[in-house]
Amino acid sequence: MENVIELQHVHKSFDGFQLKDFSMTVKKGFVTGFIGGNGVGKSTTIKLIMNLLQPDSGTVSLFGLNYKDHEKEIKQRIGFVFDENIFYENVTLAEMKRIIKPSYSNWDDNLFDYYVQTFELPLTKKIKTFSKGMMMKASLTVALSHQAELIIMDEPTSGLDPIFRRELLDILHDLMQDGEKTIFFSTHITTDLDRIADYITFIHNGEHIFTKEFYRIEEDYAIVKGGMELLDADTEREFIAIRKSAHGFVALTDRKARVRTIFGDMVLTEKPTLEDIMFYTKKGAEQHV
Ligand SMILES: Nc1ncnc2c1ncn2[C@@H]1O[C@H](COP(=O)(O)OP(=O)(O)OP(=O)(O)O)[C@@H](O)[C@H]1O
Repeated sequence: MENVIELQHVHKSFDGFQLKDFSMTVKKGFVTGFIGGNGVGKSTTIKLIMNLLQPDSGTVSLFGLNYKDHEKEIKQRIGFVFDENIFYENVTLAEMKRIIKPSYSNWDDNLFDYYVQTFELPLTKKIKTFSKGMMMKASLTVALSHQAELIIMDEPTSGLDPIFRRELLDILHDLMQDGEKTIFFSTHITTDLDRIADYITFIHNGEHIFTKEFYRIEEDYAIVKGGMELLDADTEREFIAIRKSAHGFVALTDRKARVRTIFGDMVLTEKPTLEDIMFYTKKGAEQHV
């Protein structure tokens, strides 16, 4: 399967934050959701993928090409979508099109008109008057009009109302039908991923925790509930993190088979949500420092 994005052993340091030996791939033709808590490095990773930041070491390649030799070609093939205004504020969308169009060899006016109509965007209103949702749609319209093969979005659904969020996810779902496009987007809202994500990439504290097919996550992890008498220094090692209370413990494991062998029917196991996995992974990292 072709990788559209490939990061290999990427390091990037800021004062107080490090992206550490970060390797990941994004597969062509799928939607990959990029999840992690606040300040764990999602935007930094996206900026590295967009060449808005350069790694201290390691490599970033898109479509199998590096930015050093192929920046122009790569940029033609990517659409970067986000809700902040990346356009000139004092122009209309029609004027914006005239400014942007010459930069893209694949620009298609028919597609632009189609999405302006579909998204009900005003062509003659100044962009500075656009709402967050309209800005997102305008940004997506530009990406689709230059026939971007890879659409990268940083928190596209944050700050959007539930109806528009759902509409946006439907639009993205429709875009994926020809199998040629790839979407990579970061989000805090894990329930959005249920609707469209094929793969999930999870980052925590600047480290790549996993990239997995969505359905595999439920298979690989389990929430385990049981009485406190079952825990000791040995059994606790089977868990990523444990929440203890007077009534018993709740824990996350990625060693389902071992937990079954050790505890048998003495514990209850449940399928975890993505939020469970994020919560317990953060807790586990804190418990093990
Ligand atoms: N240019 C920069 N200079 C210094 N520190 C930076 C810079 N950019 C990001 N950081 C720091 O790197 C860390 C990771 O930031 P990043 O924006 O990548 O996180 P994030 O996962 O996108 O967070 P959020 O979900 O809250 O937006 C933060 O501690 C941030 O303060």
